[in-house]
Amino acid sequence: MNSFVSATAIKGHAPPGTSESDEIVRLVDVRRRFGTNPALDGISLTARRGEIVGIIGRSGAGKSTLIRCLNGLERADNGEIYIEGCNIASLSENELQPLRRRIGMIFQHFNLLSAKTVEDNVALPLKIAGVAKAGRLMRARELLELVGLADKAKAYPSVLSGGQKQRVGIARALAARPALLLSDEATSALDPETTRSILALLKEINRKLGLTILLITHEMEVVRSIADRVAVIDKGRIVEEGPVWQIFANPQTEITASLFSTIRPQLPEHIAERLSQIQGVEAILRVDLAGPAAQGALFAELSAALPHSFRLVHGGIDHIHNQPFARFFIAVPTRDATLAAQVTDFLTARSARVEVLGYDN
Ligand SMILES: Nc1ncnc2c1ncn2[C@@H]1O[C@H](COP(=O)(O)OP(=O)(O)OP(=O)(O)O)[C@@H](O)[C@H]1O
Repeated sequence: MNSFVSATAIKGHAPPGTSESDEIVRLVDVRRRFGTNPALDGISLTARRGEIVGIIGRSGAGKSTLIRCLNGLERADNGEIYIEGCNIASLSENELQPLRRRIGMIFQHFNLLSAKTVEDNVALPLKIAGVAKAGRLMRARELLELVGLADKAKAYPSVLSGGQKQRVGIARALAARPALLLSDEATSALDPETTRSILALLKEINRKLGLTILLITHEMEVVRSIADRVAVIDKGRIVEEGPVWQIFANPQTEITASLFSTIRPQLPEHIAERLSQIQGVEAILRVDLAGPAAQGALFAELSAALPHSFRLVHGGIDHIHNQPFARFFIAVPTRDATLAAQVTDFLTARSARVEVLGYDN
């Protein structure tokens, strides 16, 4: 029995009706106020074993406050925070210490100790936990192998690239075999290619170790690449939550649609600038499709049903969790006043979402 489970047994705080083995994180109505500002305004959320959950929101939405409440650095004013079935909100600072080892953290700026070698950085959580030197160095080597940095064990952080530093950060976060990995904007300081390699590593670790990961980010690309589920946070509340592809296919709030817009094709600027709301030669339509319709022969069928009714302007097909999504911009001639309505009817009857953005001359 590890120290965390024994603390759970002492406290007996497992929430009713939940399976400790399955639910790694459970937040119930978590609130935190700074003066009159409700930074967290009733957050309820769960993450199951082996899940990657993205928590996304704009600056000031409450993400950092949530992370600090999760790792016990900040006290919630109200609510329950269960980690592996134990309500950490009710624990004293002393009781929290062993539980913090159940949570590994990675940070935007890596937070490595520059005076220590890579292997000593990785082994540090084990040193703090009182693990003997031989054991902690063996574990550090094992983890450096896992993150692809076995040859850098004796190097100092200053000679590493940003991506390599984050790999060391990941190895260190895993040292004490946590049940949960909290990623706080871990790729925000990295270039796109390095970001992809770090996300791939997190996914690999998630698969290999069955590790639960909470990804706090303002970047939709991060959520899109590796999260199973996403919770969109705004003004301290979760405004939408569900499987990433479902939220992507049908965003219910303006904030979600706006966050997702960063990973969807947009009308090229030089065309967008020309658009007018006054009738022109062509109407420009945005067509969104999800699921099988996104891969079907929709435009071929449209062409057959209504010849010369449109031309493709921009767009493409993308996939999230094997679910196809398509967004196209099409231009429909306005010489026949009813054509745009016919094209719209044809597409909406086949589950597309269509919006007339304006007119182009
Ligand atoms: N220690 C504090 N004292 C007073 N107000 C705070 C404190 N920490 C956070 N806040 C406020 O709480 C709200 C949520 O802040 P938080 O840092 O959690 O947001 P965030 O989503 O992490 O933003 P960012 O992405 O910019 O880091 C903001 O209005 C912020 O000003």
